[in-house]
Amino acid sequence: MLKFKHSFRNSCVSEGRLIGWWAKGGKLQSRLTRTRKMDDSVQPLFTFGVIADIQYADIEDGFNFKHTRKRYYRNSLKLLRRANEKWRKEAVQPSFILQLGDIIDGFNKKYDASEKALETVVNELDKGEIEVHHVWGNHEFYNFSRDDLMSSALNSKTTDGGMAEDVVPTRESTEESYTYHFSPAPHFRFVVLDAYDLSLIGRKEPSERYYQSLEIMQAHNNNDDLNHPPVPKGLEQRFVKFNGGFSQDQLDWLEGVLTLADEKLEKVVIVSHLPVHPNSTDPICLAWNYEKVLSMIRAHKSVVCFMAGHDHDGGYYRDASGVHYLTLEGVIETPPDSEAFGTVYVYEDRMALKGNGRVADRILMYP
Ligand SMILES: Nc1ncnc2c1ncn2[C@@H]1O[C@H](COP(=O)(O)OP(=O)(O)O)[C@@H](O)[C@H]1O
Repeated sequence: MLKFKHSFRNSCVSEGRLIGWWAKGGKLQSRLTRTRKMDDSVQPLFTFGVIADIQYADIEDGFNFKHTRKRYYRNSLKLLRRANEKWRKEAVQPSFILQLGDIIDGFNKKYDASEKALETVVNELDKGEIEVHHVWGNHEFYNFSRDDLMSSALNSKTTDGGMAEDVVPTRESTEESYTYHFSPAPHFRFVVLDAYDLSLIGRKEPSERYYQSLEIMQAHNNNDDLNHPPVPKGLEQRFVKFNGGFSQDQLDWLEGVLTLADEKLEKVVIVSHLPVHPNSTDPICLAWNYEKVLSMIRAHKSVVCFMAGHDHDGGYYRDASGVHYLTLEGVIETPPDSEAFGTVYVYEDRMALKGNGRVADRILMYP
């Protein structure tokens, strides 16, 4: 992705604290999250692993589109293996792993190797014998159709998410989206979103959502190559074919889930391949209608964190209400002598992300 750095990226400063941060020359940053010492003396309620943008392919190393970042296609499998080994050796076994999308690279399609590559990474993950929750990214759609994905190992959808007794709005649409929620422990809920529900890669003609996506793109991007951003800078860059958005049906469903979570006094972590906060990512990686999700998060006190992938440089932002927006560094652009994964230790009052390699340690206090 482009390397235009937003001034807030990787900052732990909330909107209200910005001036103070500048005044203190950034010292607040280390005080608040990054280097705050992990307290190992208290047992976490549960833990989970996070990893993003593995983009495995059995091909030689290459580069991103702009030739600014190297991509280690084969080595990404080794980094996944090392992450898995580390998770397996944890004193507290992670309850699950969040795989934030783009598990194999689009190049596999070109070499007719999509199935084989998927089998390779899934077998690697299976060795850990830890439940994996998969998010779908653009590279999933370069390799597979939505129907294929639904019947693949990348469909980790669970049926009722522990809310079976409640009335969560059902979606009438014939165009199914890949969304679900689950509760790994009392008072905690994870929501998996489908950021390519509206998109030109996740939807195909003649579906209604494909035409809706085309309309959105035509309103914002006049380039012949729709992967080419409409503007060189700023938020409008996000209107590219390799991004997507959330359908109204999906947003209505999310509203229902968050309303119930609020009532049950749960803490909710939302995950999606595409980031939704402009200060947590290069704006070219944002979901098309990110504002809709942001305003919904602001309206529901249950949400504590939003996790995404897609921007391989990663990013972090804590908004004025204390919600954490974390974009995880991508494995594919991580040199062989480094790492890019994390383990999150969940406590009553916070989540502690223990990062490895390019992923920083962070204490994520609940709002
Ligand atoms: N500025 C650009 N202009 C045209 N095509 C681009 C541009 N940036 C990316 N692409 C294309 O869009 C697709 C996704 O971009 P890429 O950077 O590879 O995304 P990812 O980080 O998800 O791998 C690729 O096919 C890439 O060649």
